[in-house]
Amino acid sequence: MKSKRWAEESVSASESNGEQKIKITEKEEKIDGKEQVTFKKEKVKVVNEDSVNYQALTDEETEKLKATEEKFEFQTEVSRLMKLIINSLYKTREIFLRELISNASDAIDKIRFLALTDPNALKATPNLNITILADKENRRLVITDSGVGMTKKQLKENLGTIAKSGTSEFLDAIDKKNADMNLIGQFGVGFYSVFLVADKVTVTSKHNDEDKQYVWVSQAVNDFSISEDPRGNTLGRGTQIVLHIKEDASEFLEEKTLNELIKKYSEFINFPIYLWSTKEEEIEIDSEDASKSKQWSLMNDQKPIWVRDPKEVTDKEYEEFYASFTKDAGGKPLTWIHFKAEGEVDFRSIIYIPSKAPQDLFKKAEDFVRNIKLFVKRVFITDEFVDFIPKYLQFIRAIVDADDLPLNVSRETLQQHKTLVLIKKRIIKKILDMISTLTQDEEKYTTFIKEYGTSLKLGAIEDDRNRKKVAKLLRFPSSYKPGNLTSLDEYISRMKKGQTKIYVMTGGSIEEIKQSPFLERLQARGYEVLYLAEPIDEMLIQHMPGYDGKTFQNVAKGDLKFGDETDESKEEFEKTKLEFVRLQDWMQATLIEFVEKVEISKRLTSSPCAIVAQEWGWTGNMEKIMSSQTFKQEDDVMQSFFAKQKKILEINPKHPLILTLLKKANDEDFDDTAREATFILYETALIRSGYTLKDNLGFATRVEKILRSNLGVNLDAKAVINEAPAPELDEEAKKEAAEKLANKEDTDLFEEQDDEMIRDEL
Ligand SMILES: Nc1ncnc2c1ncn2[C@@H]1O[C@H](COP(=O)(O)OP(=O)(O)OP(=O)(O)O)[C@@H](O)[C@H]1O
Repeated sequence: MKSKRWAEESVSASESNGEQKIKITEKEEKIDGKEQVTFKKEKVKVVNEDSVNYQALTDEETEKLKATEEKFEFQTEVSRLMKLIINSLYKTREIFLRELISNASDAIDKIRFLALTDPNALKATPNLNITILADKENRRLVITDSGVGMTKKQLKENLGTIAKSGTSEFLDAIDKKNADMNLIGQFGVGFYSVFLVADKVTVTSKHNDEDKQYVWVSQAVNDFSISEDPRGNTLGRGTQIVLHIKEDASEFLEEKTLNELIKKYSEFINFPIYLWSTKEEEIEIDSEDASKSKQWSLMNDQKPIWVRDPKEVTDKEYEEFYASFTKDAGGKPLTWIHFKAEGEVDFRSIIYIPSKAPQDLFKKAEDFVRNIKLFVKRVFITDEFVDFIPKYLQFIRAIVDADDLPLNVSRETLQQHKTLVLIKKRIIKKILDMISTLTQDEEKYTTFIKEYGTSLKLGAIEDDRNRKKVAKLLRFPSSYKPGNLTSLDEYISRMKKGQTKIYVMTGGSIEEIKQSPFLERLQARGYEVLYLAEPIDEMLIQHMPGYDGKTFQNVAKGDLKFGDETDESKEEFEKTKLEFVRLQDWMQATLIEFVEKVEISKRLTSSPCAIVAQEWGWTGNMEKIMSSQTFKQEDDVMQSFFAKQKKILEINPKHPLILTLLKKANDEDFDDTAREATFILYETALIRSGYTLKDNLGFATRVEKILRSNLGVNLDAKAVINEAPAPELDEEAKKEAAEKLANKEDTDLFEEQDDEMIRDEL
């Protein structure tokens, strides 16, 4: 036999939530033939029912509403959005509830923040909560909050226009992607999702700054109206949203559906949410007299997740909290850290790294990113920080709940506060530690680098204080194991005897780098080279000259030394140099306009020559980056200075082409063919070394000349031109065209005269 007993226990209520009770249901039942006792714990609290009017407007009230009614048109984007929403076949329409609960919670956050400095702010309605009631009879779903409310002006602006940047992009995106409404909350247009389930929406709101309560009504798409509330001030303070549920959305009036949805969406809301639901009575379950009376049932446990002991929070809870707080419904965090900082400064925090970097990571329109939510003793303060976290770490999402921040200062001055500065330092340290821990998980770290590798490089450039730490976290593709990434520590551990430099090669892509002539000798000798194929890499090696005492050597630049040169090899090199003096002089004289000097190469094995930038000059890759749109500045003096710097032409003393030229030079036989060959060698070296050709036409002419001589075609032979002339117009058409032209001249004349007249008038 099943029995049911009650035990009731009072609990101390959190500040303004009012009194709560915990209801424990003890159930004895037979499971698999064994007697077992199970407990069900539920919190119940009857909200201040009198303060809120949940009734539908009477006909008389509706009439009165019309008397003060003002009509407004929606902003074009809003109408466009509504059309999309109304016609959407979106399956998960339930998200409207998530958006409304989130808006209500934001509104309560706002009034609670105001109440920190204004003791009267909460007076009109002290209980801070959200209530949800389904009125099946009238097909109404009523959502009420005792938040900050909206003035008449705010009703008009907040629920009639979309101020946020990116709205048009969002509209385009959902238009194309078959309406992924899940994104709606991220774009700051969540409210309008009510039209997924409702054909008419009424928003009643009362703000402390105004005596009157206003009613906003819309049947969607083009316009809305605002009237004074004929019922007077029924809310005290806050907002009541009434959804007139569409015929095909009746499930949102069902208690069971609502119960499930609210539980799902209110788990991480820090205010009590109540659902008007059927009351369980203290009677036998199977009893005939099951009462149908209703009560407000509390749907959520409002203890914030960050206040809980990390040991008791499951991964699933962390992931769900992430989704709710980032409004990234499908998104998952790559990793997170939950900690309590004590000592100099006390705070709790959860920091997440999203598994995907936001698309607009480095180009936010606003000058702040809402990636950190600051609470002080559970009270939400702000998420509008300017430069709180350095730019390179802005991809994180975090909650920070501090114990001791002054609350009577403005949000702007708060940011400079000593405690917040200390918090900031701790957070940066934690993030870097967190990334460092992530390096141990190869798969996750590869994802991390793919998403945030560029951010880390930016960090190594900008964060002087943490450069060493950040540099440790960097990963690069390298010649050691193609397809794999390597850290600088790993590179150093593989360095050859006598090697003092970290060899790197920059370029537009890994493929381009791999084929570069600069790598030939290094690779032939087994030296490892890091492939730097990102535009930011050039800046990185300029700002971070080395790591762990080893400097970077861009193999496309300056003098290349291996560190294993013996006296003999040096002597031999000097000897080679002497042998090539004549050719060097010849080539230099030929290319005087283009190259600084011609030198014997230490880096080439199979290519005849390469163009090398001077130590402080620009590589071909850098030139491309600087002339690309992102960096282009028309009158940048430095830029044109570097761009005009002459380069060094290195020649390979072992290459047959060079040896042939050498012979010609030594024989004083440096004729036209040798001169042409020198030009072409220089130009092909430019291309192979990643620079752009300046004289395309000259290059093409020279190549054609070689083709002619290879194929035995006379240099002066011309293509036979045998084209039939285009047919002339016949006489009549000619006349017509001439007339048309004359008329056109006339009208042009008139237009000129008109212009003159307008000028005179002005
Ligand atoms: N319950 C409410 N109480 C007070 N103001 C509200 C309420 N609901 C909406 N608003 C106001 O209307 C604005 C527009 O709401 P909407 O949901 O469309 O966007 P949002 O809340 O700014 O962004 P998001 O959807 O990302 O939360 C809000 O910013 C807020 O100012």
